[in-house]
Amino acid sequence: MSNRRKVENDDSLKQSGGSKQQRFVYQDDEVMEKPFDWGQMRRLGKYMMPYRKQMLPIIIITILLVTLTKLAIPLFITYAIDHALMEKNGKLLLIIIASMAAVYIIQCLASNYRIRYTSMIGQRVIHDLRHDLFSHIQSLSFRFFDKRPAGSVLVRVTNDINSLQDLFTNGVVNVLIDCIQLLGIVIILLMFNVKLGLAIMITVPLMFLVSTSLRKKIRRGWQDVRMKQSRINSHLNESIQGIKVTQAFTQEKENMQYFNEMNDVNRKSWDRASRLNQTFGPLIEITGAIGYCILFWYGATLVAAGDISIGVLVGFATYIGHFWEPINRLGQMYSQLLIAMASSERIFEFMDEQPTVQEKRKARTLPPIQGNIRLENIVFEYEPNRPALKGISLEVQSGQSIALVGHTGSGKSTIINLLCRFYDPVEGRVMIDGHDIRDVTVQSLRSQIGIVLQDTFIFSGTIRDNIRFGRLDATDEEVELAAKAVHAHDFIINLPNGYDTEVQERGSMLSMGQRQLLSFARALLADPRILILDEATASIDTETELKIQEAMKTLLAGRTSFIIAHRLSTIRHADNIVVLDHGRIMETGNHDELMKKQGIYHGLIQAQYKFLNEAVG
Ligand SMILES: Nc1ncnc2c1ncn2[C@@H]1O[C@H](COP(=O)(O)OP(=O)(O)OP(=O)(O)O)[C@@H](O)[C@H]1O
Repeated sequence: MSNRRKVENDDSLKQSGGSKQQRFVYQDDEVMEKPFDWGQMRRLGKYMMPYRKQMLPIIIITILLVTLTKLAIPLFITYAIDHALMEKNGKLLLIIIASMAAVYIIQCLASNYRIRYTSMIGQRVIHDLRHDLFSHIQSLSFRFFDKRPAGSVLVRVTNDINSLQDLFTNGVVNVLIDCIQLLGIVIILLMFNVKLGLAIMITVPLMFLVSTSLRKKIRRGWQDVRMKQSRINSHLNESIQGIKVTQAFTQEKENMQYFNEMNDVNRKSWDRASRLNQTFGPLIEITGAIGYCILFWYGATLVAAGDISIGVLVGFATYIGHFWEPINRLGQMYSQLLIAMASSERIFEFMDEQPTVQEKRKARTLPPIQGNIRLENIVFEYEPNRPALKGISLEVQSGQSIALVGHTGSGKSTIINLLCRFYDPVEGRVMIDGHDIRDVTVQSLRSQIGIVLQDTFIFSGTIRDNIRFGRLDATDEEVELAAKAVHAHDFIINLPNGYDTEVQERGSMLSMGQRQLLSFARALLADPRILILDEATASIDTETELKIQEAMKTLLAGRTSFIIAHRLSTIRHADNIVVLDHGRIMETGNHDELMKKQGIYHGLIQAQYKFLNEAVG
């Protein structure tokens, strides 16, 4: 923790800030904007295509109505002054006022529909994009998740998609409206009077300069704030997840100090951005005021010379009021667009990621299996030139129970990963009932394999939902039968709402043992031909373990099973014990055969008894 010192210096944070995960999230968030990219815009635009026939005509009509009515109002004013007021024509004035009211009503209705339909399209586009991203992420292989911490994946599905939301719900349409409005105003002003029109437009480059240069600084300022906030969030996330370790090692003070430093940096960054922001309004107003000064000074001269009427002068003044607004908004929109570019690039980067475990185009459905497994000379590496398995060959008959034993890091879980095709071997192949598992669909393979992991994942929902995860069409009776078979029923009915008790996120209200019992019930319900128990009994107390052993007999009966257990007592009855070391099979045989051999397995058993005796003694 002491290396987390200089928070003020961003680079030091990049180099030393906390865990790998934190560092990754920071880097991921740091690219806040990207140059405009047509290719990316086209890709985003494709998401609007499905709605073009349904909604685009309404949007185009309402856009035209809104802009035309906006442009028409000052024309009415000009006409009213020059003709109704100057000529003291009360009837004409009334007609003009009534027409203006009608135009306002049309504008109001059109605007209402425009907003409703654009936000509807926007929401649908975002919905589809989020759907595609999530479904793609779900299809990606373990290798993808090995490289990316959950936090960074989460940021893309939430923050990056959200930052596109404004672009789709308002941005694109506002740009259109602003461009048409600007063009319309320029044409009308020039038609009124070319000289006065051009004189006023002298201020446009000035306004544009102020708007873009200052906006750039402001944008950077707020980006900095977001970056600092993202770091705080990252740190908070890590701190809350690791709160037990922090408290156990009494590191709260250190942690607080680090948090305070980050918090201060964030406040200073906010102050800077906010100060810049406050200068924007007055500067724009000054530039606008220069435009008005030119208008009234030069306009008055033209009125005096009889070149324009008073009505035209007032009309000019009204149009100028509408002139700065779209220029200003276009500048704002541009910043939004650059941020959206960065977000869409990150989203498409994930979408372009191909699963490393690919299904063949003509992959067959694996028929209901017997459970005969053959591993043929398997070589596998997670990272290049660091083999985790170095030529594993193994034959397993249907219904046999196989125990995988060996020191930590010897390759036990890796064998399971390959069996379920979470990864593909670099060399060799995995055969189930004579089918190479790369030739069959992933779904038909995995649906016939059940897994119980030590760190059982409990989803939010009820206990019943969690067991039913094994087979979604199981009846309530089947869920309860499965729970009874693995001795989970007793603890479940003692929960406040029995099977309908809501488990909190990741089942934090349940003990480790209870979570494992649930996952046993889940696996039993799925009724797979091949069952994998990865250190499944490590965190169950001895009494529960005895019950579980009994239930396991039912669970394993007639199935091919792989058991990884560090507690060697639990695998004593396995048909075949496979002893691994550094990615190689060193010994195979049943308990008695391996004990007689007095090799590695014998050594492991001796070591475990010695450890237990010393612990008891
Ligand atoms: N996702 C991964 N990325 C890179 N290397 C990995 C990954 N998973 C495992 N390894 C490495 O592969 C080797 C075998 O790991 P494996 O998880 O199969 O061991 P294990 O026998 O199951 O260990 P344990 O009993 O501790 O669970 C180890 O050296 C490990 O560091």
